[in-house]
Amino acid sequence: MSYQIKEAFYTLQGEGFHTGRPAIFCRFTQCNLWTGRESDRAQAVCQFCDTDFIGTDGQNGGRFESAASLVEHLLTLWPSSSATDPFVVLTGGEPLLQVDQTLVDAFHDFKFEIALETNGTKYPPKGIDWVCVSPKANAPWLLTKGDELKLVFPQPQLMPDQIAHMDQFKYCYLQPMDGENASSNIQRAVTYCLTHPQWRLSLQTHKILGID
Ligand SMILES: C[S@@+](CC[C@H](N)C(=O)[O-])C[C@H]1O[C@@H](n2cnc3c(N)ncnc32)[C@H](O)[C@@H]1O
Ligand SMILES: Nc1nc2[nH]cc(C(=O)O)c2c(=O)[nH]1
Ligand code: SF4
Ligand SMILES: [Mg+2]
Repeated sequence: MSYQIKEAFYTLQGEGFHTGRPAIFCRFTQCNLWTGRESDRAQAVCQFCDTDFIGTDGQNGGRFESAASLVEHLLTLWPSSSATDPFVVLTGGEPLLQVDQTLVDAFHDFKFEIALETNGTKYPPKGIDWVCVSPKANAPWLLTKGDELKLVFPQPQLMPDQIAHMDQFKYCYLQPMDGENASSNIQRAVTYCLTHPQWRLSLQTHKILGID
């Protein structure tokens, strides 16, 4: 199995439970809910995506012929002086189109702690250390348990009061949808969390900071 990576970079996790934690981001190409082409956005199942995941041409991107070669490549992005084991966030695109058991095991062989960002339409291999599910309206939601539920808000066809599986996650976040109504979406999310305290606010802090 080879792996196609759009880009990889070392930054702070900007969202959700691990906000502020240094991490290597590994962005896989391709998604099952959008082609990634702007001309297809209006027809996509997921229409609000903020990410370019086409091709392997981004920083530290490429095609890796083995799990070990990808893991060794990512390890070069972790500070060599670090006393802590490396932390990687697998994202995309939809990482579960490519992440397999061989890759998870290779990360663990190199002492990585693995976090996953997924749309919840596919089941992950065993052993991922932190699973964040961000379900999408009109897409089949199969992965209904995990460490973190991160609902982009508002999605009129998938509002927080319609979510049935909240008790299967350790933490539940509302993440305001970025785009043309970003500031009103933030205000609405704040109000929703204050009136429904089982939900917490996740801001995309890397955008505020102007970092990757
Ligand atoms: C680009 S996605 C990649 C991982 C996976 N495909 C997913 O959707 O969870 C990473 C995270 O960004 C969120 N996201 C994408 N577009 C967004 C937007 N316009 N505003 C807020 N969050 C967004 C997704 O819901 C997901 O939590
Ligand atoms: N800093 C930073 N944090 C993130 N958390 C989730 C991201 C993603 O695109 O999956 C992301 C990202 O692209 N950058
Ligand atoms: S599922 Fe994730 S990667 Fe795919 S289009 Fe939606 S936000 Fe983007
Ligand atoms: Mg992002």
